[in-house]
Amino acid sequence: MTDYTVMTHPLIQHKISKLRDKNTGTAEFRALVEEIAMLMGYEALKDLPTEEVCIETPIEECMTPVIAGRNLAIVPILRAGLGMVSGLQALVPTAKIGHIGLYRDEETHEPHEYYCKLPDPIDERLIVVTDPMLATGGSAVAAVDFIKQHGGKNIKFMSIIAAPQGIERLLKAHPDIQLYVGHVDRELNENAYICPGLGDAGDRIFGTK
Ligand SMILES: O=P(O)(O)OC[C@H]1O[C@H](OP(=O)(O)OP(=O)(O)O)[C@H](O)[C@@H]1O
Ligand SMILES: O=c1cc[nH]c(=O)[nH]1
Ligand SMILES: [Mg+2]
Repeated sequence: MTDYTVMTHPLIQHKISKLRDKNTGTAEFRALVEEIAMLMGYEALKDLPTEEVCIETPIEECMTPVIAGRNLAIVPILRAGLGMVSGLQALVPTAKIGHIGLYRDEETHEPHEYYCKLPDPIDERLIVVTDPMLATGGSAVAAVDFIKQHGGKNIKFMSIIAAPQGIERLLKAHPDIQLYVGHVDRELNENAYICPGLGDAGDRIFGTK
């Protein structure tokens, strides 16, 4: 399997443990997802391109690096991936945001697309796809397929909890992407939910169950 990065930082692991707790309510859950996305983003964006600009300090002029934020596209997989956007936007406020709407069929567990809008042009941008859960990997593969069909090339995928099957399926289909996960869990159950996981991320972020 191609390489991927597990975020072992204790701050991230601590927040993931709180996410798992079934007694964590919607407001806290949403705040934790945002904070984890920001912490993961700090690491995942460490190779963001910079450009030198001239700034006048109170002392003198100097050339100094700034991020070309408009070259970054954050692309959440709806719904749950939306919860990670604000954390990344706090890091790079000028990033463009795309959306890919997918839901998993409850019986087949296969993804169904219902919405897609990517920032144009997509081919020159660094693209960070967000989805807190990487389970069978079907949704992640479909999202990256779609982005590539539209010309996206430089793609990172950020997921808070991943199952081994999902990682394998995604990296087999798209060995060229960079994958960042907060934790690799044990397995999927018969309903393709991650164990121990955190339940349905979308429902917990938006309070729909
Ligand atoms: O790896 P997979 O097996 O494809 O499963 C992961 C997908 O399932 C969840 O979305 P869901 O279908 O529940 O939609 P939602 O975000 O609207 O709740 C999750 O947010 C991922 O997108
Ligand atoms: O465990 C899982 C699997 C897919 N989607 C979720 O929200 N949770
Ligand atoms: Mg869901």
